[in-house]
Amino acid sequence: MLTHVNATVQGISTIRALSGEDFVTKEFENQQSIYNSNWLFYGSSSIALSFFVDLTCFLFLSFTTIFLILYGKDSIPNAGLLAMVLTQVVGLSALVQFGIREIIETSTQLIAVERISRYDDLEEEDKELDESEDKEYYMSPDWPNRGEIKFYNVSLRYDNILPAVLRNLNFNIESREKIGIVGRTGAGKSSLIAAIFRLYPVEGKIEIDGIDTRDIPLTLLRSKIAIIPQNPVLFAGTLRQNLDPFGEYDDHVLNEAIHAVELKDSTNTINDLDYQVISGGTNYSVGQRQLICLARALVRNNKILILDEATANVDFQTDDLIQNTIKKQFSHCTVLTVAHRLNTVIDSDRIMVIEGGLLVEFDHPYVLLQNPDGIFFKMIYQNGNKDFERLKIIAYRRYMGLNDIS
Ligand SMILES: Nc1ncnc2c1ncn2[C@@H]1O[C@H](COP(=O)(O)OP(=O)(O)OP(=O)(O)O)[C@@H](O)[C@H]1O
Repeated sequence: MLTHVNATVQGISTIRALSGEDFVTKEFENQQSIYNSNWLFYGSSSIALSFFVDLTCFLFLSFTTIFLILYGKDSIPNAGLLAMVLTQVVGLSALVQFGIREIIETSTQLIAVERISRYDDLEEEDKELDESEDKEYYMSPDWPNRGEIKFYNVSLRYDNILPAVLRNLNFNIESREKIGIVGRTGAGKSSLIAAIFRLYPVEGKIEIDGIDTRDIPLTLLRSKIAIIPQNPVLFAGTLRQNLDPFGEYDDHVLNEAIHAVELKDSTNTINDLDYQVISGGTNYSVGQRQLICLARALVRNNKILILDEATANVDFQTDDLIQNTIKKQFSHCTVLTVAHRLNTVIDSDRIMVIEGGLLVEFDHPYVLLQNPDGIFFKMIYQNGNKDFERLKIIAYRRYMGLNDIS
């Protein structure tokens, strides 16, 4: 119920815009009913427990009193001592109740400890996936400085009982190439990204700048590749902490990165390094959060940048801004862009079409558009003839090495 109230407050403008007040109120009543029934049950149980304890204590007190009246004369020598015994027994009721309540409270709180210990028992990812242990790896400290990616017979399955979602992928991505990755929903585009980051065990070999990613510790591998996801998450703290969580860079480096990605608004406050970011980054728009991720990648000087449907949630203007920033600031990097909007990737150096976990097409977009039976051709053509002609011209100009047209 509390989550519902929170979500309602955050989304109040959407609810009003869609006249969803009745629906939300009804949902609130349902949640409140569940919430209250739990509290009622909790209250009733407490009262029942108190009654039961009181009853037990009353029976014990009655029994003790009767016993002392009948047999206490011989064992207890004076009336003062007798009175003290009775007073202690009367006080016992409150003490027993307090004791039982404390036991219940402790066992409730222990649930939190149990949760922590459950996390503690989880198998560490490093042990399961980090095959680099005990392996020697020889690489320069600035690895990867070229950003070449090679896949050799790469397959990926999420579970041993499930079929592979990537099947025998073989391809080379050259240094500084801009690759667009397209395919239908569920084709395996995000799985390909997961394979590069080694989020799951991968069969086959993935090399980055000639080094097998299995030979590199996971944390090192992941720190060398920048990714901009669809919904970037920022942490509560200052903008500085979000750009440089480990305090490794000078302010001028951070400011340069912010300037390069053109993070600004009309008030010019959101690009201040001391600007306070709310948990999740909700005081930035999605596009601005993505620009912050780009700035982070610039600060770290990553040679490989991956955009996983990064611009799917932003308007065309922000999409353009992000694409232009990437073109300007990441021209020396290898950029892989997973996109549903085909005009986002039409001016890539090559387009990779994934279908059912297989690499079915991989060439310059203009070349792919020459094949009317090709999947890429059909994907673009189904958006309409006008769009097709426009995208074909952009692909052609890129193919001929001419400047971009807007
Ligand atoms: N964590 C997971 N566990 C099991 N199967 C998964 C998991 N993630 C994805 N899959 C399966 O892998 C296949 C490929 O999914 P993937 O997310 O790579 O597709 P995609 O091309 O990125 O799709 P979309 O365009 O919708 O994001 C799908 O059939 C999906 O059901």
